[in-house]
Amino acid sequence: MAPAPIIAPSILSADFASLGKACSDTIAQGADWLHVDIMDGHFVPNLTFGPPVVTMIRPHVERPKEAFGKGTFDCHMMIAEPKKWVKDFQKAGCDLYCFHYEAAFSSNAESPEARTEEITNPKALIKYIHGLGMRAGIAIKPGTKHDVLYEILDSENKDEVPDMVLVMTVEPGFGGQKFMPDMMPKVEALRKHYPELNIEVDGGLSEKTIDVAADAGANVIVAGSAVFGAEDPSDVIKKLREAVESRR
Ligand SMILES: O=C(CO)[C@@H](O)[C@H](O)COP(=O)(O)O
Repeated sequence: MAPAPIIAPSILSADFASLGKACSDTIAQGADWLHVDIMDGHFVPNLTFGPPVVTMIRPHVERPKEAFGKGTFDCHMMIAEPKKWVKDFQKAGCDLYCFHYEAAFSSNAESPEARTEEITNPKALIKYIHGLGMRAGIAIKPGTKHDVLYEILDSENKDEVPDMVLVMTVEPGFGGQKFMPDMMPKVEALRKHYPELNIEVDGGLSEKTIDVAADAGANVIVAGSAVFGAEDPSDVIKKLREAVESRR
């Protein structure tokens, strides 16, 4: 059986002037996780926030009682140096550190930590994240093929295997963009190979696009503007969940 639906509103579309309350309200409205968009102005052409803000919002949402449980902070690291920030986000209250495949190789600027830990590729980074007690996710941009992930997902060392794959359904950087249905073959192929894998989709998800994503096999649904812009966010969250549940 495919994994359970997980609805993760993207706080990029929340009211930043009262972010803590927006986070707790969304969880009370039925969200499972919060999708926390971290952007550095380099990997993507936009800036959001860093560990201090995550530290400030963490007390507004109870920590999950089990892995992937309600209240998980799913930090989507749209940053050029993901290995540099793992410890800071762990201290700030991140539960799931999801970095981009495209940013995880040693050609990126090195941090002193990366040199000592020899974090020069995605598998080493996953192992490092797991070693700090977090779950690890790996994201791919629309231009990256899904099959680059097979070698990582098939690793014999369980410490090097990601707990989630994120297939971007827009170019990362901004909320409110149009869903890219041509990303669905990636989701279908991953679901076929890995029936139990958490597969997240992010960008342009709403009541209008969820059926296509759920049919393809996505179970972790990020939705920003569709949830935070809704008159009744709990109804949207419910409908997104039902769409995924009905395909299990
Ligand atoms: O990572 C990103 C954008 O880069 C997303 O998480 C968006 O914030 C999703 O917003 P909507 O497309 O659902 O409005």
